[in-house]
Amino acid sequence: MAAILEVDAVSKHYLRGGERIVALDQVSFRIDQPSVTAIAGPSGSGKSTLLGMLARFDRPDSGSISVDGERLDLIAETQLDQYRNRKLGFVFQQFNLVGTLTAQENVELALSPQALSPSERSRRAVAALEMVGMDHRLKHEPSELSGGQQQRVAIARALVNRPSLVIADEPTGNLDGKTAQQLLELIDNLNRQVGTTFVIATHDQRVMEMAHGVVRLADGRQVA
Ligand SMILES: Nc1ncnc2c1ncn2[C@@H]1O[C@H](COP(=O)(O)OP(=O)(O)OP(=O)(O)O)[C@@H](O)[C@H]1O
Repeated sequence: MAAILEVDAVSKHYLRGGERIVALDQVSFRIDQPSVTAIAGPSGSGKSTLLGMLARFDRPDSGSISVDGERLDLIAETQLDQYRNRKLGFVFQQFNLVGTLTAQENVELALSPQALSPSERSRRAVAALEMVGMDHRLKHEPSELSGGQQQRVAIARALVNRPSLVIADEPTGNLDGKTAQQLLELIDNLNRQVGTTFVIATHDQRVMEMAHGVVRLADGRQVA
């Protein structure tokens, strides 16, 4: 089976005030589709650096990353928005919804690069919100939703373009234990039923337990 994500000997360092910080050191792994993979490790271990590279917000110093067989370093700057829109969905710890838009409008925003009729746009957004059990709150703004509900809307937004890969950075970080558990059940269902592949950076033991694979980092290095 072809890997949806291949990370091969990726290294990255930062320079800060003359100090050389190794954020990632020869990290390699591959992920098949559909699966859930946790990127685990203490604060500062390199998780966000790795996710940033998957989104091509940043580039490795050495090594390579391929998504769906496509080498990220070979994607032209002018094609990056298209790459992110076509291949990736993003879920953040802080939800990152637009406060002045309704749940449905937030999801529709992710469809805006595509030339769709307003009715098709609406149909797809409502279908994505249905998948996460939020179709009863279409017209609510984020401030009118609970944290768990906001994260569900964020997941609908990440899924609406049917991406190859959903990248989540501490998605349970702002949720209480019970709500976090419900969110993980949702991720598990979406993985099984829709076939979505998730890569989740996390400190949360429950995420590591439900994941099919765990990539553990410490000081930028992979640990067993
Ligand atoms: N832009 C930057 N400039 C300099 N150093 C950086 C930069 N970004 C990250 N670092 C350093 O690289 C290392 C890895 O950071 P990273 O944010 O990837 O860790 P993390 O595992 O995501 O941490 P957390 O769980 O706290 O989010 C840390 O030592 C951090 O201080």
